[in-house]
Amino acid sequence: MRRLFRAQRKAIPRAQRLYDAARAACRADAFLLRHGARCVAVYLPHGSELDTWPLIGKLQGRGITVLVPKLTPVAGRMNFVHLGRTHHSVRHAANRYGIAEPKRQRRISARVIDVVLVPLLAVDMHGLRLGAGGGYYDRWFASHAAGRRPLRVGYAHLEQLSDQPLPHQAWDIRLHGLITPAGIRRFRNR
Ligand SMILES: Nc1nc2c(c(=O)[nH]1)N(C=O)[C@@H](CNc1ccc(C(=O)N[C@@H](CCC(=O)O)C(=O)O)cc1)CN2
Ligand SMILES: Nc1ncnc2c1ncn2[C@@H]1O[C@H](COP(=O)(O)OP(=O)(O)OP(=O)(O)O)[C@@H](O)[C@H]1O
Repeated sequence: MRRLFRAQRKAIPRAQRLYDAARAACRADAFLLRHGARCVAVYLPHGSELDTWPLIGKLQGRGITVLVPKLTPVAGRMNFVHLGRTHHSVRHAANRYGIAEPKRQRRISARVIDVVLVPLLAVDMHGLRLGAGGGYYDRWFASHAAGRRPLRVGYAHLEQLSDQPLPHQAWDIRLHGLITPAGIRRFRNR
């Protein structure tokens, strides 16, 4: 199942990826502005994920604090740390998956994070998500999420929205919404 969704995401042509990243950045920026978000966790793109750099530029330009995941030595665990004002001001190194992360940054308390933009392979209409498979986001939300804070919003190409319900596990944490280049979708509560 992961392989199928990964192949589907990988098949998106390069020109569309650039266009999608720019359009999704506008959607997300408008949403975050409306939401009054001051501190936002994003991811640094890996493989064929929707590129977050256009959005990061917009947010930093507005003075929003931008955080990114950093794996901890504990298996399956991550924290969020400051990305840095420009990507030159903070040293980065690739983690075990080849994803860039700031080298020496302190973890940020979950309480100050307004919105977490979540990477995903696929998501269904209930907000159930298929991720990279490490369980990092599920674990982080299980220990840090309380109600609607921080808000959990998927960030993905429209092609990643599955019209079939995805299989889900007891530990899966549902997303509150999804931002794609096509717009913003809010998932209903069960
Ligand atoms: N950009 C980005 N950053 C992220 C995530 C993500 O999904 N995207 N994560 C979200 O959790 C965390 C890292 N988790 C990851 C888990 C697995 C793989 C991955 O590529 N796995 C390989 C198989 C590795 C294995 O042998 O287990 C693969 O699926 O091909 C990547 C990231 C934190 N940072
Ligand atoms: N809250 C949790 N507590 C304990 N184990 C968990 C928890 N969440 C996930 N796991 C474990 O993590 C593994 C991967 O979970 P899953 O396949 O749902 O990851 P994912 O959501 O696709 O990945 P990611 O969040 O890294 O993108 C599972 O085998 C599961 O046992």
